[in-house]
Amino acid sequence: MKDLAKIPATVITGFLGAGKTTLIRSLLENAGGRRLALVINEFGDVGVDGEILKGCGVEGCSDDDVLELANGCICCTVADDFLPTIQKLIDRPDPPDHIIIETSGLALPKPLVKAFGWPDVRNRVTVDGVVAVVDGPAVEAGVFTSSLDAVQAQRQADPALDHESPLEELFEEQLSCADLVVVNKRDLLDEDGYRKVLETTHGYLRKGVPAVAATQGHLDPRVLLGLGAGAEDDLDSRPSHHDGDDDHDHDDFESFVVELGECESPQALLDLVTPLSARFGVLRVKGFAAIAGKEMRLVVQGVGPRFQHYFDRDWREAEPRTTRLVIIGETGLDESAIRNALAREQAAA
Ligand SMILES: Nc1nc2c(ncn2[C@@H]2O[C@H](COP(=O)(O)OP(=O)(O)OP(=O)(O)O)[C@@H](O)[C@H]2O)c(=O)[nH]1
Repeated sequence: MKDLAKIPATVITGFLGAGKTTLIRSLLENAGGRRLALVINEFGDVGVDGEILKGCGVEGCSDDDVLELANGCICCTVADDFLPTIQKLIDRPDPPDHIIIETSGLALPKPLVKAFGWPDVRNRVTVDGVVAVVDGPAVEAGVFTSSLDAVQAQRQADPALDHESPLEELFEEQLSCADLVVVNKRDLLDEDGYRKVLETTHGYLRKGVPAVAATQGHLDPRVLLGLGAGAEDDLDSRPSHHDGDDDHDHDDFESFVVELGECESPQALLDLVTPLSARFGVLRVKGFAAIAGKEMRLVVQGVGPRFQHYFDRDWREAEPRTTRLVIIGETGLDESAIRNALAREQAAA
């Protein structure tokens, strides 16, 4: 039951690059006067998501309403970072109407939901819902599941079987905690692909959890907010492979930052970074680039082999005009080979 005395909080989960920040941005644009506070946590040392949301320019959303939690996974720093941040928000003289929490793509949502049961917070905030954003084309391509059919069969046979990959485990953790699933990037799926994604996704959901499709995370806020789940009181129905562990780590993934100085053109930069997923298994690339002769900063976003870029704002005086990209992949990513390849090819261009 929804408790009207408490501030609702929505946890947005979903794997790296699924479209969480994009969805939140769309939500801000359609907030309809609701005062939203955002708590953002991302993996990797370049704070891209917070910058994008701070620069949203949406009326009623000031930079003070966007709180970034330092690098480190939100689900592992609950007591040190997350709870004090929530506490500060609710102690404000003008507390927000709704708190939106974007977890890093590698975070487990359940420990976070559990944190809302802590004494100082539980009387004042409730988890209105856990929204899992799914990268439709990545699911269709089998990124999280070795074979869609095989996984269904395997899960029916024994749901407790170990996962074939850390990606699948995260996918399962995030979906099985969800109150709503958003199958994002619908524009990149045909009917058949969308149906496949729904089938795969449903295999991981709790009973009755709905899935909706979105492009650029665009949904009516009434679909996303006001779910009234009270998830902190309903933990038992949300299975996790880490139930019982107080500790879990992110040894399965790693990230590093590359600096490339100024690049000749957006295309020259894309030529450098687009092959990284096929050559080195890079999962996610994001950051800001300086382009020769351009006053504006280029935002660069890569999910697997798919890249997008746009100029967002002028470089500020104090900012070094340089290109800084965070590179994320599974553990074992060959950092020095990637650095060498980038340096060699940039020099040759
Ligand atoms: N074609 C297409 N691209 C999308 C859509 N939604 C998001 N993207 C793109 O996907 C990339 C990743 O989007 P983000 O919103 O940054 O994803 P995220 O889940 O916040 O990423 P992390 O914080 O790194 O986990 C960006 O280049 C987006 O522009 C969509 O519906 N369709």
